[in-house]
Amino acid sequence: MKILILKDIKVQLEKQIILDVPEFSINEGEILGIIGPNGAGKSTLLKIVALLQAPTEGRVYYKGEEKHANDVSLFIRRKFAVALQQSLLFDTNVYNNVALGLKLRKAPKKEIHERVTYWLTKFQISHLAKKNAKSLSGGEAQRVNLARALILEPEVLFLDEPFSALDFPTKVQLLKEVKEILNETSTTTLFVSHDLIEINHLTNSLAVVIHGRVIQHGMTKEVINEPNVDAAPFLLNWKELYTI
Ligand SMILES: Nc1ncnc2c1ncn2[C@@H]1O[C@H](COP(=O)(O)OP(=O)(O)OP(=O)(O)O)[C@@H](O)[C@H]1O
Repeated sequence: MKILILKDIKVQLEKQIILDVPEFSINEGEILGIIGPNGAGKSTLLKIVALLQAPTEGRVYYKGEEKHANDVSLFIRRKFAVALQQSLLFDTNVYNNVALGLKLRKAPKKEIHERVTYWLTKFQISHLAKKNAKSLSGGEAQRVNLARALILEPEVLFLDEPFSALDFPTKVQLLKEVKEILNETSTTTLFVSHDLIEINHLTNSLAVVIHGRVIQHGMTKEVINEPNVDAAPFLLNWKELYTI
């Protein structure tokens, strides 16, 4: 089943069309990657699908019903979780940052404690529980950011370059763990990255965005191995590096 559908989306900023997507969808349980060069429109596409930004034109459907970013019920908001590259962690300790979403949902204290403990352990940040989130390294902050999103057990998870500040061994380990978690929980995921290694590891399907358009969308392996003429220059550059 298609959980999210975009129709005739256009995003215009100061007379420039930065996103032009006639048709786009995500299936339930799918882990969909979005790749493309800087400024291509990847984050904008994520924000439109996550109902965080209203398009200039077009419609977004969640489970068959049209939804508007400016008027989304708390019920729907709570089905989504977002982890962005520059995580806006709150000026309190790591434990409270991870617990916040559950507190807002008025979960029982005992449950909050159990779940926070579980996710801090999962992301190997238990030792940072009492540390102020503002004093974390980039990699530590990204772990907190991911824990904070996953603890909500969202129906749809939106990730915008959440691994970018991690050193390579940490990235590989975290990618493996996140993949395992997403597969275990069958969480529908939209994952923006310009790193083909991350995309190849985590996703089942892949959309290539260049100049605000989705120029190829298919199974990840197929898109990587058989890029169309528009996607090829971008993907082949990557593959060249890959094989060094
Ligand atoms: N608030 C804004 N004001 C002006 N221009 C914007 C704004 N947000 C995005 N843009 C422009 O829209 C285009 C798409 O931006 P977007 O952040 O979606 O690209 P991206 O593919 O995610 O880029 P990156 O890989 O660099 O993060 C860019 O040209 C960007 O400069």
